[in-house]
Amino acid sequence: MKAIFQQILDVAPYDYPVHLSGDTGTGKELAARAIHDHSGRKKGPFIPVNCGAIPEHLVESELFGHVKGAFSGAGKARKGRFELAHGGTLFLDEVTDLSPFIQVRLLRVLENGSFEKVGGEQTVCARVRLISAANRPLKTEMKAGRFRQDLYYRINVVPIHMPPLKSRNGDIGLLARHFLNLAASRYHRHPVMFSDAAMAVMRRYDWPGNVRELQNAVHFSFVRSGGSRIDACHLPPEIQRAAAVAVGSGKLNPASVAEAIRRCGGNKSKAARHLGVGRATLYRFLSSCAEIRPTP
Ligand SMILES: Nc1ncnc2c1ncn2[C@@H]1O[C@H](COP(=O)(O)OP(=O)(O)OP(=O)(O)O)[C@@H](O)[C@H]1O
Repeated sequence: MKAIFQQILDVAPYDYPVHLSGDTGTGKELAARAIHDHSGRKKGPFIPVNCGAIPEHLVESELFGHVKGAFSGAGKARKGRFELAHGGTLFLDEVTDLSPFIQVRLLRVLENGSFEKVGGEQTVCARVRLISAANRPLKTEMKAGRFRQDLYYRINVVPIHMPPLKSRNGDIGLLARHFLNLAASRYHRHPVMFSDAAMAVMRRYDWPGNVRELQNAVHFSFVRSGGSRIDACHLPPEIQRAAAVAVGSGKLNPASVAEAIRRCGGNKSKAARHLGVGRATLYRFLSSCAEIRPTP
């Protein structure tokens, strides 16, 4: 996370277009907002647009606005997102979902800084910093002919890749604790902790939904634990199941593990040695058998 944040700080003061790539939930929108907040435009608007969520026939007027009577239903003139972002930052999320027609219009705006509203003849100027993002790799889309090459080079001036959460294992604990602290302070609870077993399970899990999924899992566990210490059994069942499948060594059973931990005075590293397994294996086992509560 620190490496990404440094890239954000480096690029923020310049007006160059930034393209954020990365899977869903990796924090692309958060990064776009951080770039805006650290830029000279921070007092201006930050306008996010999810290009994939707007019905195709409305994208043009959504981005560029329309004049009164431009099409049926256009009862009054409306500003588009480009105009609304004047003096600030326009964040085009899922930019690869834009149709070829809109790609051409976008290219023209980026070249001239001006455009016409749908149905209008007057040229509108908008001084906007563009940040775009996409889950699908832009280059692949360009090579497949779905994304214009000239537009690719226009928007991909400074690329920043947001890696999947599972590839930055150290961030899992930091983020989980961060979300838990936020939840505890929001609901006026004492600071809450994760047990070692819960943490071990979270570190083993793949997080296909990335940071968003982790955030949801923390909220779920916070609710299930009643705001007290979060153990593996409080984590969402699919995460516990994934960890249990991963253990699968067959060497351990709850009774022998509880006994070993008791004999080792609660020291799990010693208990793991005692059982002849690695510490990580023991933690994985504990996470899948959260009911083990060895008596001292
Ligand atoms: N480093 C981080 N610190 C705190 N919260 C984070 C971090 N990264 C992501 N999040 C949180 O995770 C959630 C998902 O982030 P975001 O919406 O920015 O992802 P995204 O990559 O834009 O997702 P999508 O591609 O699905 O739109 C948000 O609630 C965001 O606040």
